[in-house]
Order: sequence, then structure tokens, then C-alpha cells
Amino acid sequence: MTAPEPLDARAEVAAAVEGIRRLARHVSDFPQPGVLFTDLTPVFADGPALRSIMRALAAPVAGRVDLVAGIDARGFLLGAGVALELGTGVLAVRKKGKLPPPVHGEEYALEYGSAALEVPAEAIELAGRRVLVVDDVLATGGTLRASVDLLERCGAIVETVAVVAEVPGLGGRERLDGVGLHCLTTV
Ligand SMILES: O=P(O)(O)OC[C@H]1O[C@H](OP(=O)(O)OP(=O)(O)O)[C@H](O)[C@@H]1O
Ligand SMILES: Nc1ncnc2[nH]cnc12
Repeated sequence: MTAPEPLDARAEVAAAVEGIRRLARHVSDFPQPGVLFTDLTPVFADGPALRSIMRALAAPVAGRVDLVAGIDARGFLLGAGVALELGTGVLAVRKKGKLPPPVHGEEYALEYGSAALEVPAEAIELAGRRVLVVDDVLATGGTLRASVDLLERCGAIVETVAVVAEVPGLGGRERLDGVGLHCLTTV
């Protein structure tokens, strides 16, 4: 049996979910036919909702991580705020070609295409670091699976993957089998 979350974490999750449900936008056939796109930018533009989200993502791992990894690009909006809540630094996990060499990289497929993510190979010590990975949306799980694999290849210990919203029915949760997943809500 897992220990219950502290009361304040539950309150933050409830406030965050209310903001997400109220403000998230769903757009058909974007960025390509057949995709129902979940746009969280109106949620992040709301001060109280953004604050609740930062706190809700941070609370379960307080004291258990020493680095937050934000995924390019929407995960960047969350990464720095969550890191400030936790008192850690933030790592930008960047799309291919944005970081100077040397880098470690990982290719992946997502709901509407393929891409690659990179982190610095030497400039930041990742071996033994306990990392919280944050992003806005979990869909097929390709992005977060690649992020976890990349960070673990660099010697990091991924404590938890935290996302604001999960798009159900695309296999993302299954793709992250074996990884601690904290998802605030489904959309
Ligand atoms: O679970 P998946 O199928 O991998 O999809 C989820 C990813 O897709 C979106 O990013 P996108 O690649 O569109 O990049 P962006 O943040 O630059 O818009 C989203 O921010 C996640 O990172
Ligand atoms: N349906 C979706 N909505 C928002 N972001 C996504 N990334 C991948 N699939 C997505």
C-alpha cells in the first residue's frame, strides 16, 4: 500500500485540475488530420492555475530530487517553476540541434511525427542525479520514454515523470511502464 500524499499536495492537485478542466482547449485536426490537440496555453496564462500546477507537480517529490528536467518546448514553461518550488536547478532537455556539442541524443516518434532530444554530454554532471522529468502532455509516451532513456543513459536516476494532462487511449502510460508517473488529470 502506498502512503497517502500530504494534505496540501492533494489540495494543490484539486485546484490545478479545476483550472485545467476550465481552461484547456481541444482542437480537432491540429497539427494534422485525425489529431485532437490539447492546448494548455490558456491554463498556463492563468496565474492561480499556473501556481497550483507548479505546486501540484512539485509536492510529491519534495526532498527526493536534486534536478528538474523540462522537455522542449512546453515542458520549459513548467520546469523552472517546479525547480524553484523544490529548490533545485533545471535541465533543459532540448530538441536536436539547439545545444552546442558534445551532446547525448535520443530519437523518438510521437503522435504527429518524429524528433530527437539532446542534453549536454559534459557540461552538466548527470551521473547519480535524482531527476524529476516534467512536461505538459502525455500522449503516445514517445517523448517521455525517450527523455527517460536519455537521462538514464547519462547515469541519472529518474525518480518520477510528472505531467499536467494525459490524453487517454494512446498508450502513453503503458509506454512508461516501470517509471514512476504523476499525472494531474486526463483531458
Ligand atoms: O506523448 P507524445 O506522443 O510523445 O506527445 C507528447 C509531447 O508532444 C508535445 O510536444 P511537441 O513535440 O509537439 O513539441 P512542443 O512542445 O515544441 O510543441 C508535448 O508537449 C509533449 O512533449
Ligand atoms: N493530442 C495532443 N495534444 C497536445 N499535445 C500533444 N502531443 C502529442 N499529442 C498531443
